[in-house]
Amino acid sequence: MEEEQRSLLLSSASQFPLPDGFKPSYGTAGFRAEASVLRSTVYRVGILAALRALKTQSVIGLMITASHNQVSDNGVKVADPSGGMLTQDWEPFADALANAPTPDHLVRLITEFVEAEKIELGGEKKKVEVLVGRDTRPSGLSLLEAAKLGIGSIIGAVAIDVGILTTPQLHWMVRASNRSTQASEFDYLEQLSRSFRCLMDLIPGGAESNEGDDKLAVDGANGVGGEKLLVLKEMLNLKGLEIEVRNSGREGGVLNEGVGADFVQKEKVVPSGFGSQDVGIRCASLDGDADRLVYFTVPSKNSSKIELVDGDKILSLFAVFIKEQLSILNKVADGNTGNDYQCRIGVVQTAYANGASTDYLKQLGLEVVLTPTGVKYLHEKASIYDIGIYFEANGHGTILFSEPFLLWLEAKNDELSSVAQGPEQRKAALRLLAVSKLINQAVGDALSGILLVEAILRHMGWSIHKWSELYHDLPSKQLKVKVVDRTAVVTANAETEVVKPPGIQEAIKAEIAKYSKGRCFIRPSGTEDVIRVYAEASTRDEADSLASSVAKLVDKFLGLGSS
Ligand SMILES: CC(=O)N[C@H]1[C@@H](OP(=O)(O)O)O[C@H](CO)[C@@H](O)[C@@H]1O
Ligand SMILES: [Mg+2]
Repeated sequence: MEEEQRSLLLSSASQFPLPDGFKPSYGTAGFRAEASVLRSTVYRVGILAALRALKTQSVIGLMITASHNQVSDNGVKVADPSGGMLTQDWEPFADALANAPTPDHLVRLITEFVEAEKIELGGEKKKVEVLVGRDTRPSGLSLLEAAKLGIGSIIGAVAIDVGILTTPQLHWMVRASNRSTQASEFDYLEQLSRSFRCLMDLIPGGAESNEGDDKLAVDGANGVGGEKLLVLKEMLNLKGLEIEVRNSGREGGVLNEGVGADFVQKEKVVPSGFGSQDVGIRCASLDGDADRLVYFTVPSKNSSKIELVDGDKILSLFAVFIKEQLSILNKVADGNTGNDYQCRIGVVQTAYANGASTDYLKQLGLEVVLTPTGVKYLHEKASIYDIGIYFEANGHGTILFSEPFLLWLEAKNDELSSVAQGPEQRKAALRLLAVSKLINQAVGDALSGILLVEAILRHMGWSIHKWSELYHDLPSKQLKVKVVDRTAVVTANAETEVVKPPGIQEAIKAEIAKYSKGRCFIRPSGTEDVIRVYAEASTRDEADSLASSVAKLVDKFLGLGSS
């Protein structure tokens, strides 16, 4: 390493000492912790992002957010050139950097890594860029400065502050930048509104809604998503769809406190700002950085309970629509060649997917695979298909289209435009092309998700109730247990079984056997210091009781009392 580079790193690193006793780890979705201890981590992730940009000679993203966590937390994650999550190969380096005890250690680590990865430092090449985005957390500004210093301490890299954005907007911008397409926030909003309008224009019989079904009330979690949705709504300027944004953060509510997709999905009660006035209305909830989306309805004036329409159901709605379009496209009409591309569709879920959804998707004839929790795993799996649809039950997901399939679809669309016989097929091709532009193929995105759900419901002529009736969720329950060391739990088979500590899996199995349709698993959270317990059974009481007996087992084997 050149002396100039070395001294730049040493002097900037000395401003960001690692707090005593803090052991950051790049978990399910980057580093997360109480914001006050994160400056050194964010500075070091800045360095990592700059090295990644140099290595790939591409634009990289750095997002400062703690998503659905409380407002006093914050976090940081990196978007790779494709717009997806940081390659998993680099996660151990991220951990090592974040935990380096002194500036000297840090510089030594960087020197070794740069050599091993053959990264050219300080070359004469064009400068590489790291786009830095942040959510609305007050701590974001000071962490932004730390990120900029980290990026700026690698010669040849520059930080571009892209301001307050949703996480998916930043990922989208990184992806677009590297594909040399228009990549500003305005371009993102334009692309979403254009492709949404295109889908609405292709609705058989027009985009008329059922009487009284044109209103959607959205809970913005008092975060960045509500504000952006308000902008998007202005651009859409649609008749027949009235989007009302609540908890946009303008009303003074606290981020993620009693609001947001995580709260709604886990607690299954109305978020604040919603209640008896919403009976019968279609409602949706975003999380704090707007990469998750769930829908819900308020069934009764007298209770705060909601009817949840979760990520599994959003996935099912998307799958039904896409299947329908593909089958229209595959119909061989007189005068044209019919299908000449075997499109492989795959559906990707995690163990948290409701068992009823998995059964439903399989009944549709779809290939369903499970991966461990975390978008990085689902996304990777979905990308092997021509159309890969993935969702976590909590509402994070998207649809990926392969390049060869999109090229075929474009060609098919051109071919069909020149023959008189294929108007329905052409419309199906146009719809699929519009979906591929509306949906954020970099990462799950609540804003584009809302628009796609709304367009499909309108296309099908379905109310939210009709959609919700696709299948009935099995009652489920999630609990968290604090333990001495969550890393003591090691799982296998997409987290459905525990292999360590010994004995606990057998004990869990014995509990499951006591319930009809019982299913239960535990795993260490990658974002919180807890073990999560998930249980499913044929009645609510049974699901609750299975979850609580397994939580007791966790406590017995690993809990604070067992140390
Ligand atoms: C059960 C659950 O909802 N887990 C969430 C949560 O991860 P954990 O590793 O379970 O803490 O946060 C992740 C990031 O947002 C999300 O991908 C994941 O689905
Ligand atoms: Mg999120």
